[in-house]
Amino acid sequence: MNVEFSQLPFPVALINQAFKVIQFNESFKNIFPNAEVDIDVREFLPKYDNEFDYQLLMNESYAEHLFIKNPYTKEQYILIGTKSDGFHKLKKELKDIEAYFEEVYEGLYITDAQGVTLKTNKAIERITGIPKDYYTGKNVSQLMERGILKNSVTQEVVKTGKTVSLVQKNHIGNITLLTGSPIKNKKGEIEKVVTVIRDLTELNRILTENSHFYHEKDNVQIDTSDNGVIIKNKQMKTIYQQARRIANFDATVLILGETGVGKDVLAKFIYNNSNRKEKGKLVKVNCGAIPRELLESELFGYEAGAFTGASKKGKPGMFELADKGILFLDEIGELPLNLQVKLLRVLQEGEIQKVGSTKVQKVDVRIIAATNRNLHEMVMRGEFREDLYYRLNVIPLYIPPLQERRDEILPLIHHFLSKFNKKYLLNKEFDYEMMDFLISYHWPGNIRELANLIERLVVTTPQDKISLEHLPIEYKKSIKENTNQPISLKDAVEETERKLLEKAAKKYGNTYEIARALKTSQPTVVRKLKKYNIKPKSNE
Ligand SMILES: Nc1ncnc2c1ncn2[C@@H]1O[C@H](COP(=O)(O)OP(=O)(O)OP(=O)(O)O)[C@@H](O)[C@H]1O
Repeated sequence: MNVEFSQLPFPVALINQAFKVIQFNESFKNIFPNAEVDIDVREFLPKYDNEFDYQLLMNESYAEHLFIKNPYTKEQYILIGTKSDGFHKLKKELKDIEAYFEEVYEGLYITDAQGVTLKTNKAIERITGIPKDYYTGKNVSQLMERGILKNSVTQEVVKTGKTVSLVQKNHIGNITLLTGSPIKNKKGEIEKVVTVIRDLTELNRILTENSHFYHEKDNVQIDTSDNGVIIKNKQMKTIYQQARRIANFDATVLILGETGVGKDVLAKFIYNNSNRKEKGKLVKVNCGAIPRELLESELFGYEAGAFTGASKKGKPGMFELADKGILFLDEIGELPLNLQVKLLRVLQEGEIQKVGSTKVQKVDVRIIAATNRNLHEMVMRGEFREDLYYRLNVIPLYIPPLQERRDEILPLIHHFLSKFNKKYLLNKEFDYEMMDFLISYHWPGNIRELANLIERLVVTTPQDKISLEHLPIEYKKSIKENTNQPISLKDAVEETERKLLEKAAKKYGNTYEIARALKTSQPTVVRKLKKYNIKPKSNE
């Protein structure tokens, strides 16, 4: 050993390219008493990696010595050891993170931007049945060639630069949900892709079994006993918490949201959680479904002999029926202007006047109104009274479309499948491609559409396993769109028709208005709505 080397107050060793120790000093020997010339340095430093010229090496027990490797001569490297206090802490943190990574229940899978697997955890073995080491160093395209993966989330993430989800059946038949996310550097380039793999069948079970605790933990007492309301999404929980808080104030609630998002369900929840439940009924009126001429007498009732054909005894209106309870005015945007004035009066004075009567009558009714239309814009266009709008909009609750709470899709699929299986005494299942479709579809008709499709599939599929081939034509089109396959003229026409009807059904409350807007006859509208399974409010 050179003089300079032996005198250095920290551990130093010289090695050659074959990892053999050439020289070392006292200090090195103190740390590694077994050190000998010609010994393979990897016996002491198992983390040794010859790929880089400059690197940190740790000794076997992750002890406090870090070794830095530098080129010394052309064929030799020098290893310089350093003691680090901070390293102890770092080492522990690293170990904690590693342990977490290893033990977490979901499968974790990290690749570089080229798709080469860098790291996986223990759960991968449970989910895929393949030892985790098998994956390391392999490219996802290799795994696809070998049939271990069907589609690659990683490749899709690299291609799109976005988080991507995918359901697939893996080679041992487990149905898994894969969610891949890009990890980008400061320049915005993808450096790694992290994929979380969940076993869907298992997840379904956990979600259903735990749904009760889920609510309790968050302090939302959601009465799911009678109608099986599924609330999993964070935003939805906040809405329901808010609804629960205001359930006993008599202020008017305005529930906003697209068709089929669960406005009725929320109105029922408010009623069920209010004291009014003990004293009065929840009465629902769909303002868009009742012909305009009849709406006034439906709402306010009529006196005996008020008009030709009226019952001799007269008839109580919905306000009277809801006395001491709650009147739920659905599709409030469809309320004609003359009735808007009357409603305003009830809200202000708490009084109603029956059709054909001169007397006013006190009622104690709380109003919950709902609409899928933009009332504010209607006010601007003069179609809705501004004073009534402000009177209704005391507590607005907005329910986001299913598209914006995709985490509820899976529990809802599970919920409806078991609900309709029970209802029809069947035992249907979805195969994984069907599951993939249901999870990734955009659901313009929201929860109602999801429920309707599942019911239809359960009832009409002869086999126990429901697969993509059983999908109604209008849905098949959406799959074709995704795979860029050509479609027939007939399919294209039907698709356009369906889209137009869907739009119109959202905008107009009844089939007469839809027919007028689409310049066709009302029977045609009824027939087509049936064909595409689009339900106008009046059919519910
Ligand atoms: N959170 C939920 N869990 C389970 N089922 C739900 C949930 N929300 C809605 N549904 C179901 O979805 C369907 C549509 O819901 P709902 O009638 O409340 O929607 P809506 O917004 O009132 O629709 P519209 O605007 O057409 O009146 C119903 O069958 C309802 O039971």
